[in-house]
This record gives sequence, C-alpha cells and structure tokens, in this order.
Amino acid sequence: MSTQTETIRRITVPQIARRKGGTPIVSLTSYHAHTAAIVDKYADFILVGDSLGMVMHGMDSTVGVPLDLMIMHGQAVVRGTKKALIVVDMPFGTYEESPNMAFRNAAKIMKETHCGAVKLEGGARMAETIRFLTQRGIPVMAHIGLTPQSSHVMGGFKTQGRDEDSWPLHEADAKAVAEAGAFAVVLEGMVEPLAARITKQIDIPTIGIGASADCDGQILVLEDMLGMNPWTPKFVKVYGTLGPMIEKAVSDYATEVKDRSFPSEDEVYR
Ligand SMILES: Nc1nc(=O)c2c([nH]1)NC[C@@H]1CN(c3ccc(C(=O)N[C@@H](CCC(=O)O)C(=O)O)cc3)CN21
Ligand SMILES: CC(C)C(=O)C(=O)O
Ligand SMILES: [Mg+2]
Repeated sequence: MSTQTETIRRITVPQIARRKGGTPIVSLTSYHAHTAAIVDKYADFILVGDSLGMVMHGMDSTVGVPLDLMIMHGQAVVRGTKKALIVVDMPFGTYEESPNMAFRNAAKIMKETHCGAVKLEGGARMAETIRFLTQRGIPVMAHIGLTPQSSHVMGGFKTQGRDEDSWPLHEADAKAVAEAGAFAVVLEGMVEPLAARITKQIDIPTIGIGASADCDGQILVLEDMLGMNPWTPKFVKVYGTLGPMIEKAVSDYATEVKDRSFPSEDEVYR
C-alpha cells in the first residue's frame, strides 16, 4: 500500500519545477510494476503514458485508450516504485470537453492510483483547464508539438515546426501552458531549433521527445529504448536488445520442450 507519507517522500512536483536550467531531468514511461521498479532507480519522474494502448495492447493509435486502463497501469507503476514522481496521462475524451470534466477525471486518476500529477495534450486551447486543475490541487504536466491524440486532425504522427511560419503558434502554446500553471511541458516531435527556442522562452522545464538536447529533460518510451518495438521513429535511440533476447529465450525453450531436456532433474519434484 502506498501511504500518504510515502507519496510525500517521493520526488515532488516543486522539485521537478525547480530543475529548470539545471541538471537535465531523466524520465521514461512505464506501464508495469517490475520494470518500473528498475526505472525508479534512475528516473526523476515516470510517465504512465497512453502510448500503453499501442505498446501493451496493439492499438494503432492512442485514441481508443480507456480511462480505466490508465488507472490499472497507474496503480501497477505506483505499487512498483518508491522514489520517482509518477505522472499519468489523461486519455483522449476524458478532459477536452470542459474544465469540470477534466477535474472529475483527473481527481479519479489521482484518488485511485495515488500518482502525483496528470499530463494532458494541448497548448493555448487547454490553458483554462490547466489553470482550473492546478488551482484545485491537481498538478498538470502539459504536452505540445506532436500531440498523438490529435493524429486524426494532423494526418498522422507528423513532426511539427518544419515551416518556420508555424513557430509563433507553438511558442504561444508553450507560454500559455506555463502561464496557466503547468509545472513542466513535454515538447514532442518538433524541429530542434524550435524546441531549443521554446526552452529559453518559458520558465518551466521542457521535457523533450524528438525535440532537442537543450530541453530541460528527456523522455522516451521504455520499450522503444529497450529494443522491443518493431517500428522505431528517428528520435528513438535503442539502448537495449530485449526483442532479440526474448526471441532467443522463447526459441530455446521451445527446442528443449520438444527434445524433453526441459524440465530436467533441477526442475522436477522428487
Ligand atoms: N512506442 C511508442 N513510442 C512513442 O514514442 C509513441 C508511441 N508509441 N505512441 C504514441 C506516440 C506516437 N509517436 C510517434 C509515432 C510515430 C512517429 C513517426 O513515425 N515519425 C516519423 C516522422 C514523420 C515526420 O517527420 O513528419 C519518423 O520517421 O520518425 C513519431 C511519433 C510517439 N509516441
Ligand atoms: C511519449 C510520451 C510523452 C507520452 O505521452 C506517452 O508515452 O504516451
Ligand atoms: Mg501520451
């Protein structure tokens, strides 16, 4: 059980906010208790991302992810960790309609998972909601640039800011979420110079994914950097080879079952 005191012992929202311009903030996603326990040793915050719909459940976008699924994975990650701040993504359709709706669903996520903050997608258009939530006790991480929940409007997962004429809009989004009280903002899938500019223009930490090394922190999807994802966008650096390792283990097992070398003396009861 995660008690209130344990929650306070974790890295806090103000501690993350104070990292602006300091040592880069380390973050990864996690959806699973045991892997989150490993990530917890190194990450400042862990995101239970709605990318779990695609990674864990084979969906082709994040649009179909239900709130209850986010809550179940959020609970798993909170149970498996003790140090990192846990941030849970609000899934599509649970916050856009009104600040009231957003508060109701964000409060449900926080009460049922004991996470420390929520994240939602959108810039200027979500500013009123971000202010409403933070003023009522719910810390909000914002997310601008490539916002996967809007992929149907954008026509896919498209890098943002390729046309310099669009930069003022992205800069206005960043300023609007900072001004509204977001404690940090994810900059996803935008050209490097735009992400670097935004990082200088606002006083909350920027967390980059497919953005810039000048961001105040970086995040990747854990399974992508572990080498478990068959498709990897350009911004992913693959640090591990879990896909091939799983394949080797499963194929060795299949061979040994068929030739009856598993189970051996060591794995049976006498
Ligand atoms: N496993 C996983 N990793 C992620 O980073 C991730 C998800 N899932 N699901 C939600 C979103 C979707 N994301 C994506 C998915 C694909 C591209 C992609 O294919 N990008 C192209 C660039 C296209 C362009 O430049 O317009 C690429 O080639 O990298 C980018 C972000 C990031 N998020
Ligand atoms: C990629 C990160 C920022 C995210 O929103 C997710 O994993 O859902
Ligand atoms: Mg997400």
